[in-house]
Amino acid sequence: MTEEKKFSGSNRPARKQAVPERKELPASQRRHAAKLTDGTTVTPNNTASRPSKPARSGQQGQQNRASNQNRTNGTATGTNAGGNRSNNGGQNRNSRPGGSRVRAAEGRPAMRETKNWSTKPREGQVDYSKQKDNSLKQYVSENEKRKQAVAAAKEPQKPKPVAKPVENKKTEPKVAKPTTAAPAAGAGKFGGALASGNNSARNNSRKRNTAGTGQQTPRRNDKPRGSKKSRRIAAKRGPVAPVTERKKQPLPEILEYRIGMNVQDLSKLLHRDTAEIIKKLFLLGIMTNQNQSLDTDTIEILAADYGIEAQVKAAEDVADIDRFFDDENIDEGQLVSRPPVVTIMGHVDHGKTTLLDYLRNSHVTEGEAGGITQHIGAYQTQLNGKTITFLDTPGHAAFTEMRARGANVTDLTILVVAADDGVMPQTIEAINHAKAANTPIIVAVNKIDKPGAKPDDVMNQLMAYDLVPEEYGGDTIFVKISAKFGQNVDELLEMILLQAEVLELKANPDMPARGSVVEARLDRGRGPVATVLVQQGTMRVGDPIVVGNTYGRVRTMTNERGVELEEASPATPVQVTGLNDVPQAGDRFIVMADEKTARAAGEERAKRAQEVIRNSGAVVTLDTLFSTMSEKAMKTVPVIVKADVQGSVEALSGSLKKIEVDGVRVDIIHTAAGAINESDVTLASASGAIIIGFNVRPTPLAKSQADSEKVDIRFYNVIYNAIDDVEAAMKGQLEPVYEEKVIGTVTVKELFKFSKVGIIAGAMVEEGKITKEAKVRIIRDGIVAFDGEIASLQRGKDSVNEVKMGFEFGFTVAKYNDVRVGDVVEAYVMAEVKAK
Ligand SMILES: Nc1nc2c(ncn2[C@@H]2O[C@H](COP(=O)(O)OP(=O)(O)OP(=O)(O)O)[C@@H](O)[C@H]2O)c(=O)[nH]1
Repeated sequence: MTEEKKFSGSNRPARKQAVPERKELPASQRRHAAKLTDGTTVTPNNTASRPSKPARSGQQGQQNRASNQNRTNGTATGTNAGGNRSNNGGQNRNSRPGGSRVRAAEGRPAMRETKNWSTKPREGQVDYSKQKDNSLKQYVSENEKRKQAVAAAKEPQKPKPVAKPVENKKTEPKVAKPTTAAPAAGAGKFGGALASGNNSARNNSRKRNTAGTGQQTPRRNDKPRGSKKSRRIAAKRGPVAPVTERKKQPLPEILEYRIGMNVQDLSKLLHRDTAEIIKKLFLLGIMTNQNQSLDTDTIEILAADYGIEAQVKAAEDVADIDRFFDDENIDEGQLVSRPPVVTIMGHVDHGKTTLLDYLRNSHVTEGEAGGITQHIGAYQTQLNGKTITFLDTPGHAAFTEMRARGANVTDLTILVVAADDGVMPQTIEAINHAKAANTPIIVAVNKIDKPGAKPDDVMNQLMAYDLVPEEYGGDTIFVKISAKFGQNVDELLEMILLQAEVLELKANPDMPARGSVVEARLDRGRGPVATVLVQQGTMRVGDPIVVGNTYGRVRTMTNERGVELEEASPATPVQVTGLNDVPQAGDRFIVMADEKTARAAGEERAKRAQEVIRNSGAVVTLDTLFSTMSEKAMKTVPVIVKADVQGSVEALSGSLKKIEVDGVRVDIIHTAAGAINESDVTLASASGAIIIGFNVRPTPLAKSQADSEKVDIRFYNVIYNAIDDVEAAMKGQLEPVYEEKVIGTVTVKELFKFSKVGIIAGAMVEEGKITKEAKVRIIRDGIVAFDGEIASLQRGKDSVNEVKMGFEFGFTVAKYNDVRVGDVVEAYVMAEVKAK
């Protein structure tokens, strides 16, 4: 009877099964061999490498059968020699009196006999019980061969063929199989780690006995180190390349650093290892790591130690694109003449659109005459080979709106006045807007073809507004035209070109383009579309640009006739696509070196624009007039006067003009009788003016515009009160009131507990700054958890008065000990403002 037993854990009989390698036969086999020499015949048909049931001779079978019968009969046969398969010298280990035998008789399976495996021949072993008496000799030689086979199998490159055992032919493949006889190092669940020498004896024996031979492979001390796998990898890798020594570069003459740099940053500037710098600082008594921001003193001490000079490098504000518009950025040697940019303004129905249409359709660029004109907000006309750029945004409101955003793109203003209607309120507004923008005016007296036209009256009226015709001794150009019929329009264009020559309009086409947005919209198919006017440089398709608070890459450029352009030179208006968002009219644009910088600048500008909206209040008001005057060194205070009647307008304007405080005077930029309208608010917003309304109120639209643009409108019904307030504001004598001003935002990163001082919050200034005098509002999950004062502010161990953006610091809050990690702390001060 055979039974397969499953073993696990401690009952695994692996060690018992493994027959240790010996120089001589085990005692039992020696005894068995001795017995065989006494004449026991062995049937040489031991065919299976590990027979499930060894074949027995007839005598043995009989003996076993007799033995079994004895057991079932419950007879204890103490001397049952030969009845036992093991033939262990006549002694039956299982033949104990009573006990097990009795239980077997009661129906329990006779396991003990078949479980007598300890001396059963194993797979690959020779069953000596079936061999002749020369088996001992054979055993020894066979064992020798087996060893050789195992040794040969261990040779990884060339497994040598193993000599076959003399008799046991069917056992030889198992013995000689290199894969089973010698398990490859590195194989198995633990990647060969168990065979590395640190594992237990049990694991070793199991590892080395997987061929089922019952024979352990010999331990060899000359075995190569490491697993087979690791040796193979090492062999593949080849010799390790020698480490190239770092070239030692000379120190810079001047260390140009930025505040807040760390050791790593400095190591790049100094061409020295971070370890060297850290060590140097350590020897100077400054403990730091490579990522810690260093203060100015530390950097300067370090530079001095290296024997070089240290200079703070001004941080470049990538978002500040306005600086590129400064004249100093333009190379004067590269300047060439450029076309003038003209805006047409005037009173309603005086003929602005008619003039623009006439110009657009009559004086177009050669070769484009057949094209379909599109409204893109600007276009160019030609006269005698010279180009004039017209901004197709009639109306002073649009003009001033652009100016309010910083785009002073207009070189010349054409003031259209209908000869049959004369000077009207919006004519005056237009004059004031043009004057505020400091652009020269050419007057086009229109509709001279009309029967009731009185162009000379118009000239006389305009003299009251400082527009004196040349024939009257002034310097203002007047052209009498008929826009409807094109009469004298060429003369008007000639005058424009003449005036442009006087103005010496020049630009550098050999630089990255910059300019302003004329108009912009969102097109369903093409995304954001903007008409931009190139003011300097040349813009090309593919250029990365920052436009207002957005950015992008110029995908296409078209002119007003839909012609695709590859490049646009100064004073050329083009419609561009490829922006990420819709900019606003008047926004400035600039071509950047790469898209990454453009993106960074655009995103930063958008962020700042949000902040400006949040903290808006930068517009001049009577409250902030005094501080604005001192900040900006203002020489004039711009004011717009609106009153119920013209007499009040003049009385109030006259009185305000007389106020003078420390060399600063009131500048009345616009006056009119009537309600305060949107145009007034737009002009005030663009010019930073205050509107004074005497017995008037704003229109609802003007009021909401004033609210959104934070334009200060003051209402009076007593002239003297208005004069007193303006004077007091200019002197800074308005009663002070206090308003909260957020100066910085901080995030709590860590808490440090100290027995003496309690909890110190470790934090980082995310925006602005925090000062010791500031008040703090602790915001947790959007809710104000505490509002109080700073008790201590420190950087490292030093107490400080102020910590700026990007720096870490510690702080405690007076009368509050529950600051938590993740809390947002708003630092604010109560700033003084003047009373209204
Ligand atoms: N007879 C004559 N009529 C003209 C002339 N110019 C314009 N008009 C007419 O005046 C009217 C108003 O002209 P627009 O060009 O619309 O005037 P506008 O200044 O653009 O008016 P708004 O867009 O409302 O501000 C139209 O009917 C024109 O045909 C001209 O030179 N002669």
